Amino acid sequence: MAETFEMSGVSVNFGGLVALSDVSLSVAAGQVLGVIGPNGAGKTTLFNVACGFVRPDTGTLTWRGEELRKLRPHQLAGLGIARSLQELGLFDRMTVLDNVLVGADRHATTGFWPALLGLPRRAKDERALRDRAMAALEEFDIADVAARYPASLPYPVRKRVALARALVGEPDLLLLDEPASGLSSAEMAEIGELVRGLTDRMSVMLVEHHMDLVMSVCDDIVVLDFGKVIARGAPAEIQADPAVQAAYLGEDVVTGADSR
Ligand SMILES: Nc1ncnc2c1ncn2[C@@H]1O[C@H](COP(=O)(O)OP(=O)(O)OP(=O)(O)O)[C@@H](O)[C@H]1O
Repeated sequence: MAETFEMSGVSVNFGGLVALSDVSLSVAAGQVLGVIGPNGAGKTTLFNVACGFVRPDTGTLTWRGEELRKLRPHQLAGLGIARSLQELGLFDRMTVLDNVLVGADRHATTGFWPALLGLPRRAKDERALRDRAMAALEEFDIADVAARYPASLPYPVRKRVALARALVGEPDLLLLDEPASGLSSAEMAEIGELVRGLTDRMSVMLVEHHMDLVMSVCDDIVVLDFGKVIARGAPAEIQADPAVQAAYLGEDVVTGADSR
């Protein structure tokens, strides 16, 4: 597993506003890279660039040594990249299991659209996919809600469903946008453990507000401020970095205890 995801010299302008300026970072195999920064620093824009939602004005994205030109969100799964968004994007009229099955389709011979339209797949495919989807639900301790509909479940459980859906396609890179938002400290710690447990199988890029989570889960952290990288390093280095402390001056640093 030697894959690396890299952004190099990425800049994004919205009209006259510079949202990202010459940002470079890389996620090594089996690593959790955190991206933090005060409000408006450019975290969401960076995540959107990594997902292909926003096309950078300059700079390149590279995955497994190949440049991703004109990346589009629907290409991610085929590349072995999964994403989990802050808005969970679960289908309310599908059961939890079916929601997760949608994510499993990277490995199906039939494909995403036929599955979504309810067209038949080969029985063997269907069984293997269901097994994998159930295994993902079990890994996240939510197998008991497989037959329920997302809208009937508490938010933290729906978050787990969204994560299970992202993971069931067995990605090599997982892009996570604010996985801790809306969670209590205890739930956040659990998500942190789940994310840590993924590193034997994949790399993770975590864009997150909550310092506690980032500090406890990430191997390496990139700090953005006004669209620029102002620091990068291990959690202890970042915590001790005067430039980071200055960037957060006057900000309410979000910790687990503050959430909810
Ligand atoms: N679609 C857009 N059009 C215009 N400006 C935008 C757009 N998206 C983001 N911005 C601006 O770009 C800058 C970076 O925003 P971004 O949402 O990426 O920061 P962030 O670090 O995610 O902030 P927060 O922590 O508050 O969510 C901000 O000044 C924001 O107002």
